[in-house]
Amino acid sequence: MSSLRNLIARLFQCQRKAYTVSILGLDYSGKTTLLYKLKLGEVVQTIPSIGFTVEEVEVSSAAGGGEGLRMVCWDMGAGCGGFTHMKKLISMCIEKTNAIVWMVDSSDRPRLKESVEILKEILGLTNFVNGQVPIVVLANKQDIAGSMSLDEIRKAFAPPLAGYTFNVFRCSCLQELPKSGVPEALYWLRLVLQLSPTSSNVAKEPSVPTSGHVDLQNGGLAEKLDTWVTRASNDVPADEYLSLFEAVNLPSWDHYAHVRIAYIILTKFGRQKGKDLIFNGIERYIKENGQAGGRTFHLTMTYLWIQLVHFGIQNTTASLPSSAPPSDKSPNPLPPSADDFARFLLLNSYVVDGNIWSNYYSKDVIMTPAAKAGLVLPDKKPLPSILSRDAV
Ligand SMILES: Nc1nc2c(ncn2[C@@H]2O[C@H](COP(=O)(O)OP(=O)(O)OP(=O)(O)O)[C@@H](O)[C@H]2O)c(=O)[nH]1
Ligand SMILES: [Mg+2]
Repeated sequence: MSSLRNLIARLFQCQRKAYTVSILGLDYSGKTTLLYKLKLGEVVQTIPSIGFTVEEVEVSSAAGGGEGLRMVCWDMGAGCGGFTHMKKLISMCIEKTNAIVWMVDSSDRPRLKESVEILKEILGLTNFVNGQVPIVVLANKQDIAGSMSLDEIRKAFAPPLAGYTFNVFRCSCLQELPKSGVPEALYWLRLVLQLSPTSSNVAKEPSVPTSGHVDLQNGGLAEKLDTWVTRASNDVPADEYLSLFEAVNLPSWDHYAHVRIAYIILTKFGRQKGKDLIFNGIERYIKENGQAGGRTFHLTMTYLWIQLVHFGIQNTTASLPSSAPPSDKSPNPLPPSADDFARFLLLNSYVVDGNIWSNYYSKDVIMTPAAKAGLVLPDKKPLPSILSRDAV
């Protein structure tokens, strides 16, 4: 096995300077389709892969002069024998990877548990220190009716990925690349890789668009996330921000401020006490502050954001079920601190979307005096929650 390990190390060393991204997942989840979508920009007819396919892909940022992402992608198929014989080999191959893309067939609910288990086992066989390797879970085949929601997939993966920087993205490899969800996922990955301590190992050469070119800036949310992460990294510390909020004196009163305040209060005081502090604090802020620009307090909207931010915090800290024996590889991580806001954003990038309420409520329900004055339940779908861990 050691000569194989050397061979793998040599192969990785021989690659041009680039991030190495391993595309993994159960058979039929769409790994090879993704790889060739990135490489050629089109859907290719695939057959079940046996062994590995390696392709170099350029993902560049067209707008805003941002830096691109050059990736050497390893598509690792488990072949006809399934993962039983491949797990050890795959875990060795990914020892030097910079990131993992884990493909999930969102239309295959019966195999979700298997997908979670296999990822957990593969990670357990690696030497990764928790959090060292970012993981993108691509909820693929979202075009198929009745596919699992992102919330369902996020909940399933949160426990085994506790301590890892991971995020779940919607994806449909059959769509045109800009609409496939892949650019948003890779945009997030690029941000995380650039922030990670290992990123200095990768030479940053100017990217050259190729046939596999992807516009990372596609979709305003990716740009927004970039702006928010930069703002959060340069912002005043949590305690100072909270004092400014209490003094009704924040530099600006916008969606970012609402989310950051909710995050700071929920991480500092927990949900039970925190939700009252947020309700009362925001209501007072709006009454006393000129920046509110005629806006009035909206109870249902505030509740929705408390729920979404709390869900994000829970996902970030999700630990092993109490029945599971503690493992050296996945020690229960500490909950995020009030000052971990930039990391929280990277893990829960959906919070930058100020219109996310429309996934849960129709306009006719949320834009009513009743929803403003009191709590009205969503009419489209329930709000996400990790019930077993919810305090309320
Ligand atoms: N509807 C739908 N089908 C998809 C999507 N992505 C891939 N497929 C189809 O799913 C099937 C399996 O895709 P592959 O890319 O071969 O899957 P794989 O993960 O490489 O499978 P193995 O090589 O067996 O491990 C193919 O028929 C693809 O066309 C998608 O987003 N939507
Ligand atoms: Mg394949």
